[in-house]
Amino acid sequence: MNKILTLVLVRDGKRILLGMKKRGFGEGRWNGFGGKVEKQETIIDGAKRELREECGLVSNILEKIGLLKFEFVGDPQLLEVHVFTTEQFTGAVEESSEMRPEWFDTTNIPFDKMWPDDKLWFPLYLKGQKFSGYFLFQGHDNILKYTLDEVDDL
Ligand SMILES: CNc1cc(N2CCOCC2)nc(N)n1
Repeated sequence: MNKILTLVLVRDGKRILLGMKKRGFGEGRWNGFGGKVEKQETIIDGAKRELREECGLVSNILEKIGLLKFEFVGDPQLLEVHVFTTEQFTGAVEESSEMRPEWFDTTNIPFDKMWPDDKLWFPLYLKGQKFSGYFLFQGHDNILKYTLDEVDDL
């Protein structure tokens, strides 16, 4: 059974809000906001909760834009990451125990300090294209193979 996770990308015109993960899975990398989905909540509610917990922003309008599946050699647990984006949010950006948020220009995304898959699917996201991908990782730094498709609906 896949582990269901969320990832929320917050946009403000040309800027994107990313968080530096301070501990745990993906520590030391910039990423969108997200994480586990609890048993009693929907995926989108889990995404909204993680967004608020990790950076203080509240959004009621999340658009589903991608589905990413990750397999790690030697680990039977597949990750299924549901990717959302929002341009409508309230609240003030604040650092959390998990994340140190920072605004980046979309022309200057720090891919060298992000998960290696991001440089592959971000261009689709930035041109407003929905996507679905599968990535086979060896460790946390090396993608052995992947498939990535533009899709019309998710
Ligand atoms: C393995 N490559 C990943 C994983 C990932 N996340 C997993 C943990 O939950 C939040 C999203 N996010 C990105 N950009 N790439």
